[in-house]
Amino acid sequence: MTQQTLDFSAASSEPPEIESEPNSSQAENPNAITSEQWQACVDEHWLSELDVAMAQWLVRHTSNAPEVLVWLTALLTRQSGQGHVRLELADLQNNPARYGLDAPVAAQAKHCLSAYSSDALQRLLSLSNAVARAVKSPQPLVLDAGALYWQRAWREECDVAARLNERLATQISTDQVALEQLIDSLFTADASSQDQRAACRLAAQRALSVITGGPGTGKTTTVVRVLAILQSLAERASEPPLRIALAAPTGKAAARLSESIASQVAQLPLSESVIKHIPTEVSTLHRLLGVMSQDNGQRYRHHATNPLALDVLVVDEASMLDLSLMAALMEALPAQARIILLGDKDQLASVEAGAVLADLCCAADHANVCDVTATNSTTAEPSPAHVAQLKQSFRFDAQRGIGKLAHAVRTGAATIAPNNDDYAPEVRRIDTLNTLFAGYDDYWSSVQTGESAEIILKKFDSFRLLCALREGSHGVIAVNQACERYLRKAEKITPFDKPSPWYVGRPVMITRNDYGLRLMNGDIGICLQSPETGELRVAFWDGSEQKIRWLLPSRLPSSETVFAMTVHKSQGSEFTKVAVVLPTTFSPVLSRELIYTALTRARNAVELCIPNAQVWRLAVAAKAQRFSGLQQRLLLNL
Ligand SMILES: Nc1ncnc2c1ncn2[C@@H]1O[C@H](COP(=O)(O)OP(=O)(O)OP(=O)(O)O)[C@@H](O)[C@H]1O
Repeated sequence: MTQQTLDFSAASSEPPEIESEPNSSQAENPNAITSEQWQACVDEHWLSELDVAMAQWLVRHTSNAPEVLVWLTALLTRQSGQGHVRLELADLQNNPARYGLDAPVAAQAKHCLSAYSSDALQRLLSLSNAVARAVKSPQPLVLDAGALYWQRAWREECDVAARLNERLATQISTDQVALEQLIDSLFTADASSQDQRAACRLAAQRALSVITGGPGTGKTTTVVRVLAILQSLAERASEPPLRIALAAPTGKAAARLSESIASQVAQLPLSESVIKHIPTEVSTLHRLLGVMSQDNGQRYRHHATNPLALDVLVVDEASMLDLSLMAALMEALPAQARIILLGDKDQLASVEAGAVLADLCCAADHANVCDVTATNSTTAEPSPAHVAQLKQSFRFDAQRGIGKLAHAVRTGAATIAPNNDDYAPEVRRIDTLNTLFAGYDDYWSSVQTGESAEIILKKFDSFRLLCALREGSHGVIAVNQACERYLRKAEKITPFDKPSPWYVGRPVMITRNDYGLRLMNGDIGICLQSPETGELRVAFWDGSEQKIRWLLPSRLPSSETVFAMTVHKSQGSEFTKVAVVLPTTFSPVLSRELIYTALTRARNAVELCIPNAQVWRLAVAAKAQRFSGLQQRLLLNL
């Protein structure tokens, strides 16, 4: 077999073209799926071109691949594209609709699959020379615990689980008296900080800990104190200062943490010598790992044989950690280094496959090991071994407005579309898109009065339109176009150069990493007249240099207008006000996690555009599910 050269992750590569020529396997196999059938699956939006191409690739590289394996390969690729790590065969057979198998174009696949019992399917797969049985091998697919994986995803899952399990089993011996003294000196004595104190105890004594909580529950407050305690304990023991790194999955999240950590460190009642060893610079995980190239098999400078020189790693916004990135991170982290994950387990998972934070939290919930108690606590419940949950938000009042609605959505209780009385005045319902666009009025007045790029970028962050979907009348593409039409009509947009899409005030989001230009997917810039030449340039805030960078529009890697962005892309960002736009019909992309994430991007106000109340109801009722075996692999050790 020659498939070792291919990237089996299936999620990241450009789709190869669908083949139209029959190949030898198809010629031998009377059940072969024709290129017309494949094309119909793509045309009817059941499968993507990548799903089909991977199935065809398997046929080409496997002698006598049975038809059912070919369909399973397409479905596994489809699952990877939707963020799942594996295809669970029993679920596929019990819930065919979840996999789109009820669509007329999927009839042949459904018929083919229904010919097998779950056991028969597993027996057949284990006989195929393309499928390994839970072992590392060059075969492209792996069958493990009744689920089919791409080999690479399976290896990553096993490696991550093994490395996490090693740390879960590691308690770090700590001077308890000194620990309690330090906690007392860094936290107030009142009840509001009890669960933060418990989280501190946990993180100080564990090689792996998770501090989870909604917005404003004090995750940063707590972790700053954890780092202060760890450095103080090292100083008291006359040990060298710990080498600590702070990182986040996106540049935006890294910039936010940098800002809040710097202000918190400055307030700590600690000696200069301890304070100077608490870092305030936060890097992106990709920068920390040192991305070496842009090809799909992303290679990092740091790995098992060139590990990061660290004693402690803090990762913020850990809900955005996908399995592949976590695998790279755990491989590059020295075995004795601690890892502290901060995040909100109720938020959407990463765009790529896997949900590491949710799996870690669910494993802890199931294990229900209670070895951390918050003494004199009125708010904290016993936390499972490696997870500390912060419940009280210091930003939102849980009884009203955004806090009340976010809680209702998170628990699935917001079953009716909110009306003005329930959550007003922070949350308002708006019926027409045009009313929402007024949210950019303040931004446009700064653009029109020619304020500095720095102020304009800040004003742009005070409001954002968040759409659930990209496509459709209420998706990102259409809403951006509608917003531009509205602004043209109001004569706010004045084209600089008629045939060009660039105009003064056009906000753009970078959609592909460009390491040469130091621009990352998700970075936002604004097209303005350069103060020096008067020509159009795109202004980006450079966090490391603390100044504006001006780039020629033609030099940018691919980018798109960003008055509206998807909720997925907004993860890790925060705005003074957001407008959440739902589609007119339900889509499986919608879930309570998506709505919760959208609502909690807002600091002060939310506007909801819900053209169809049924869509809101279905979305809040739907709980996002990611198929992965990580939770079970962790549970084995808890
Ligand atoms: N125990 C406390 N008592 C009073 N105020 C607190 C307490 N803990 C945190 N705060 C305040 O609440 C605000 C939010 O805290 P912090 O930034 O640590 O939360 P977070 O969970 O990291 O928020 P984010 O949603 O930005 O991730 C800050 O202003 C902080 O000073």
